[in-house]
Amino acid sequence: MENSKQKSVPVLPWMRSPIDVSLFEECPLNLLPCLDPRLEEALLKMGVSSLFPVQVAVWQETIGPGAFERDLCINSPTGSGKTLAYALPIVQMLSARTVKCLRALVVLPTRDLALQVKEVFSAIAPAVGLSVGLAVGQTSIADEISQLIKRPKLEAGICYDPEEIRVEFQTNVDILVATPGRLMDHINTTKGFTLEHLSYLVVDETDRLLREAYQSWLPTVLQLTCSNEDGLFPSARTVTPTLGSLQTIRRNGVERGFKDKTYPRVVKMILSATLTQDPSKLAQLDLHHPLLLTTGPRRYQLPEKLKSYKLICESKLKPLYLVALLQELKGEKCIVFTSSVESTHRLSTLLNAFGDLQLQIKEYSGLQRQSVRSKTLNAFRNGEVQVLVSSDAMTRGMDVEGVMNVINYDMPAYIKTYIHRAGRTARAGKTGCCFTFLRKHEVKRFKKLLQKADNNSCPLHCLPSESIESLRPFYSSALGKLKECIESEKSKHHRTISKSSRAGKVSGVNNQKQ
Ligand SMILES: Nc1ncnc2c1ncn2[C@@H]1O[C@H](COP(=O)(O)OP(=O)(O)OP(=O)(O)O)[C@@H](O)[C@H]1O
Repeated sequence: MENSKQKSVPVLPWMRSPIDVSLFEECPLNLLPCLDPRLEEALLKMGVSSLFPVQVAVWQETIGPGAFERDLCINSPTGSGKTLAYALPIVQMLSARTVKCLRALVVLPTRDLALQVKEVFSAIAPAVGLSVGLAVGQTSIADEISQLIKRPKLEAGICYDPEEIRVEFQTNVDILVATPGRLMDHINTTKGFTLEHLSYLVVDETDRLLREAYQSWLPTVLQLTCSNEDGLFPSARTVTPTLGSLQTIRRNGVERGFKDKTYPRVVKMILSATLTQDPSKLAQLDLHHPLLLTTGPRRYQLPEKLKSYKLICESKLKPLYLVALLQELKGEKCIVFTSSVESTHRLSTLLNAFGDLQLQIKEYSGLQRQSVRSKTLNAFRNGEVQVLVSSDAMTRGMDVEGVMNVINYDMPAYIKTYIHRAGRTARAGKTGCCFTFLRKHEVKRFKKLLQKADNNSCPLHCLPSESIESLRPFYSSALGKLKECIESEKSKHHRTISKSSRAGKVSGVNNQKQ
């Protein structure tokens, strides 16, 4: 039944006639029409010599005649190169700009993802004189402001009459990559930060971003980029320019197809490997004449070279099987996904208590501080850590080179979760494996889940019983160590809580005395 539901036709008419990205071929850079030679050079430096199919399809819709006439909705598998698919045309289009101001905004759900996307823009934008900013709360807001906003230099020694000079704050970046929270901080409090001149809005990992309101960031952005004319007569406008004499006047369209739409409009690009088809969610984006680009006839698609396997074992034996599997994988980069931050912590503690596995195993979850997470991620990227035990914080978008295997220690409840987890491997046309641990009663449900992504092949992966048996003695001692460790963490936690509540009482008493 779920399968037939899957094949059902999307409610929105424009979603029923998409451009099929699978019909496009990779295109060498020298054959790509209109590509700025400076960008070609920058791409070659990045190791990109041809564009992937989704990038060619988007290029075709965005460069040349009819460029960006429609908003683009891109549903393309994990690792297929969606970031460059939007970054390249935006940078090429902005390369002709003469005045620096914020023209492209890219919103992502997490700081790590935003950093990753900023890297892609930073690799190509400077080649055509564009600068890229980041607003994610990685540094203090003051530092971020100094990077994003340029204050005019006043000459030393000259006495300026404060009544006379109008301090013009200017945006110092052409492209901004942001998380919604920090974006809202700048919108609400940063002097000179304006979306007035915005031409491109990218909402990456759209379905994830639409799930959470984050201080109404989306309505706010749309509001700030809609018509700013007071009425039918533009001369009646009283908008104060924030960029010297440069003004962007947005009017309400009156022509057919543009009625009540702002012109010049902000072009929107929304992307995901699991793009929502829910009309009410998509309506929030106020898309203009949207065009869907999708890969193949299926709504969900796994990477072409991904191999899926299942391992069946009882719950209590899972750690043993996992260790045996990790040993079999001989230090290849792996991400082990669990269903919660608590089990991520427990599992990584248990694995580290297993004696010398000749593997560096680290935890990566939303329970940790950002600085700890970033350090772990760097160590994983550069190969110092081979196994990352992760909660779903890692599932979306993260691109770590050389991840050969993904292990679902807990079966994902939804196909979207499977897609995003499995998609950390087999990226950019490379091979990769996804192993899923199942209990017997989960096998049928898992099969149905995979069918939603048109995957009917998930063979059983068997581990030699000798390797399981040889690990048993280490397992019981590791369980003992885990118990000790969890208890010591609990008592440490209690001590911290009672210390801070005592401190609270003392300061309360002091306050009363005062
Ligand atoms: N044209 C290209 N040639 C070579 N490598 C590329 C090209 N385009 C992208 N890549 C590489 O492919 C990998 C995946 O790209 P990207 O992260 O953009 O995928 P994605 O489709 O956004 O995946 P996800 O849905 O998981 O976010 C990256 O390592 C990127 O550097």
